[in-house]
Amino acid sequence: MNWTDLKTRAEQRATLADLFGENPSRAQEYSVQHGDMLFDYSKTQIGVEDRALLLSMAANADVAARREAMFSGMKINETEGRAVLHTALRNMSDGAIEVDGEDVMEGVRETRARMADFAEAVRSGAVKGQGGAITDVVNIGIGGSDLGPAMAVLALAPYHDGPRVHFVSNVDGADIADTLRGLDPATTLVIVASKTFTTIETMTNARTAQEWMATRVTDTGAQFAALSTAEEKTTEFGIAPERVFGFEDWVGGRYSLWGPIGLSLIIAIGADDFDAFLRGAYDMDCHFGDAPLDQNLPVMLALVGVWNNQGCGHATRAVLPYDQRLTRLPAYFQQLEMESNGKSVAMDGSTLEVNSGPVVWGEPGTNGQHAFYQLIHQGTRVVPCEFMVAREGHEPELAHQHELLVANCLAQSEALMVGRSLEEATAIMAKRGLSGTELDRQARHRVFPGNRPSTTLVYPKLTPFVLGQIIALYEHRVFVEGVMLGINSYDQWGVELGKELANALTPVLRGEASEEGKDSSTRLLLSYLRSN
Ligand SMILES: O=P(O)(O)OC[C@H]1O[C@](O)(CO)[C@@H](O)[C@@H]1O
Repeated sequence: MNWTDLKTRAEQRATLADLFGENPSRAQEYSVQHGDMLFDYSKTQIGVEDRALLLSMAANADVAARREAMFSGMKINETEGRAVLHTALRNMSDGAIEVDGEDVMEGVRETRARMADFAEAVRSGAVKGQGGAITDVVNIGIGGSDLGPAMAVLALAPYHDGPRVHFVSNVDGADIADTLRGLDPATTLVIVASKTFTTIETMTNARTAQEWMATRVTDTGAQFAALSTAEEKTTEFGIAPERVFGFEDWVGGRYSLWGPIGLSLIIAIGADDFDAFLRGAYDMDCHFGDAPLDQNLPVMLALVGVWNNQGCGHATRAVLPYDQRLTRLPAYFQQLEMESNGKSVAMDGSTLEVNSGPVVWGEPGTNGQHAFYQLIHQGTRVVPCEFMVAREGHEPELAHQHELLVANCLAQSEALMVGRSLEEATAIMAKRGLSGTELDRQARHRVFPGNRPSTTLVYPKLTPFVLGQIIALYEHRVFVEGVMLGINSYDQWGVELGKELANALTPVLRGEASEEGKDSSTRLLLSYLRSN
């Protein structure tokens, strides 16, 4: 991979002002449209030759062949010996997808239908709790078994016409205590969502929920459902097989929202809207599979990421949806991107030559503007920003607020690019009557360096279909970046050591094991935490 050339080009990158000055059609030439979605990356410092280099790097990394390998069920997750087939969960074609010579689509369609039937039965009141129709659903899960449905239920609030849906993830008892307080065990359905059905946080919370329910419900198993690949463990837990929705190991946790892990979402919005959500993702899959690389939204989003991170050396990127209902999207993308591409070792075991994926963070606009945008505009570090905004909101009576929202979004990317020079700042302060050294001092504080990169994704409206497109767009972006880095985006060994150490520390905290062998800092912290 031509990382040296990329870095050299990035070091010599032109300013945004020059790039726009040289090319009056830059905005058109550096944006990609797919359906009603527009991705504008013209406000990045990518020039003609930079883009050509990035595209050739993607071609040399065999993105097209790897993409085909993923879609067709080859075991591209080599460190775990698994296929990567979250795309099968939303595949709407009639074709077969084979893993180990067997078509997986039959099982996918069957589970999809069972989920829809169960969700509709809960929504209609046909599936009841001991106290009558289900009023509340509590999804207990963590990481990929929580972030996806939690993000999507919030994002699709205007489509929510089922029972209330709550999410418990943290092993901190505060989470489940605050969630269950005020709920009626006799009309609550608890969904235990865990791919492995061993995750300590989820299993601990599930047992707490079981005890809570047993205070009022005789047959607690009838008000529990499970989403897992480990169906035998769900039986041990006491959940009836008809309430267990299984999936296969070729669905990674952070890619699992499209199947059983989406049960709370389908209960919230109904089978038809969930279907539209899957169709949106499928639409993006088809675009990703078919469009030429330079017109391919996920590919170009990935190339912008590679340019900013591995090329220019910007260590973070901010995801800034101007859409309040996407409040949980940055957290969802944190897992998607950082758990997938936060690796130091390539697929073949060699050490990466370049930085792996960036630190991803963010918050919806305009809230972020009144919090951390100061650093984005005037800090010493450059933070590439990924803005997102809908052309239309769901509240026609509040269209004037949507206009304000859009104006703010566009203003931020404009300000980041254009900035404000010392001359301009000086003129502004002089008009306010300042002069001499005080004028100079005050003007300097009001300078905006500008030339800071951002992209903007414009979508028509946050419908289930569009949300599906957006999530799939980012999933494929992660895939392309991972392929270019030569890493396995589908394992997550980096989470294991902490889990092992926590398991060993729990008995120490309970006084059942010795702290011998622990470092002195951990021992000091243990002694403080144990003293009352
Ligand atoms: O669904 P499970 O098996 O409970 O795992 C939850 C999460 O834990 C992780 O394995 C990380 O610890 C994630 O990859 C996963 O989404």
